[in-house]
Amino acid sequence: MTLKLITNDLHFLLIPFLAPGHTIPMIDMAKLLAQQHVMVTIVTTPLNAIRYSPSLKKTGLQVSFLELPFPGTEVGLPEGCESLDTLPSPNLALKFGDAVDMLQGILEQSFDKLEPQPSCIVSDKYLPWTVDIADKYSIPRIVFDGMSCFKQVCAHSLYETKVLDGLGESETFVVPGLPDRIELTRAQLPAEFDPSSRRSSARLERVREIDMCSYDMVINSFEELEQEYVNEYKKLKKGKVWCVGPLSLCNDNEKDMAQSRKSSDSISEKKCMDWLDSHPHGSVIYACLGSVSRVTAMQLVELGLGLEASNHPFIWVIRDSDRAKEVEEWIVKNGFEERVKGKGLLVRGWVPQVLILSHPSIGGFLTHCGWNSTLESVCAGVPMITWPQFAEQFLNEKLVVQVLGIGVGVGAQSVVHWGEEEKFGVKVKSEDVEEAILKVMDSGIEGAERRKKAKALEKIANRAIKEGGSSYMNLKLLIQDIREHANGRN
Ligand SMILES: O=c1ccn([C@@H]2O[C@H](COP(=O)(O)OP(=O)(O)O[C@H]3O[C@H](CO)[C@@H](O)[C@H](O)[C@H]3O)[C@@H](O)[C@H]2O)c(=O)[nH]1
Repeated sequence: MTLKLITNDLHFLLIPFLAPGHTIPMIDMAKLLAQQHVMVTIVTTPLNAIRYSPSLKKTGLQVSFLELPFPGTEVGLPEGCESLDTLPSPNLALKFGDAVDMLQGILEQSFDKLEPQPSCIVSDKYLPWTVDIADKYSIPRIVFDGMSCFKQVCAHSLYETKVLDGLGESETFVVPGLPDRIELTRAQLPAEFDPSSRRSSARLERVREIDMCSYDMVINSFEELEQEYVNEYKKLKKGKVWCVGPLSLCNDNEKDMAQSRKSSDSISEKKCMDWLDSHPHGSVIYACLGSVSRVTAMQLVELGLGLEASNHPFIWVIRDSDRAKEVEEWIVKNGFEERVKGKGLLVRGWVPQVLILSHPSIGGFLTHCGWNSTLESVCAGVPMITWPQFAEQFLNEKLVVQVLGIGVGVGAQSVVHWGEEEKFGVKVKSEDVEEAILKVMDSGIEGAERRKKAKALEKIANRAIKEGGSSYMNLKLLIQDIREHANGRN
């Protein structure tokens, strides 16, 4: 079959930010678009193409990578750092951002060679320079925002009402104009949500301005999860908001689930699965704080001790970072791994998270509330123990614990800022972790109610992405919209 026949000449150029939490959902979106007979090219770098290509290889879908050389060493990054999670230190994040911005010129040089010319760009919102490319080629730029509509509406309110002006760091305030009473402190919000913050940068300002006037907005969420916030956000954006998630559900068999999140340092799936098979249904806590950890070694120790004290079996994923060495020393010195043998499985590196969450032995997910992890837990019907760290994660915690009623917080109080983590010391104690786990795993009425809600949402999420579901229809409408645009009808 020729490309022309199967694609009707629609060609989507997807440009993810170079971090797993941003690239993984875009790869999943590429698969869904290709299933709708759209040709898709994903712009990335050579090492990222190697990392994510196993997830696409066996699908037989029309998705390819446009590999751009990454100018990391030109800005002083070590060789081989092409993804945010591979930086040896978070202090290199700004340099990493500079290198990512330099991709603009490199992409412009390759753009004319793309065949057929892209019908639109789907760009991660943290790549504001893709606007210039879209303008140059007169094609729509769709923003891919990997976060929820709840977050969008909260952020809009914080900006428009200026409620944070003059507030102290730990003073509690209510986010104005929301359907729910959401209480936060300024300390729980990163600069992105705080227009009067000293940390707010010109770059973030530009991202925000561009978002509000972008052509369309694609959201990795489903309408039924946060209907009131979806409606509100559509009003703010004048209707061009497409909830097409949960994108992770495009991987509908075990192999796909594992492949879609594979990395070169993946530990054996079999090891995790065998271990889970040996535990009763709903008994295990899975603890993983995302792909770009900023947790201090001291806090990781409290996490480990809390897991142990809960007396529930657990899988604890320890990310490879500059903290990992200190944590390893503590583990060895205290004989922790030996002590929890049989009860706790410690894994270093990258695990097949979606596959683990879908295992029936998992009873709770201790998460940092990254939006992908949050949605993946919803899709698996697993209640959460929430320990937000940075970005919009405190907002996600509010949605999970308060609005959806499917989680219990460990009581984290403030955002951890890049490069300042060590100042904070221990804020969440092992007793806090233990208490939250016990509440989630509780066999009483409250625990049962949380589990029931989580299971109900799992069903709705799975329906949304299937043929005829809300997200399935939204993806079709988005494609239709771009088709009409390409035909000069809007
Ligand atoms: O061992 C691991 C660790 C992570 N993952 C996957 O990696 C992704 C992690 O994404 P997320 O949970 O969103 O966390 P972050 O990587 O921290 O995500 C960043 O990007 C998200 C989307 O914009 C934001 O919601 C977060 O706040 C921000 O930190 C998920 O798909 C996980 O399944 C694995 O498969 N194996």
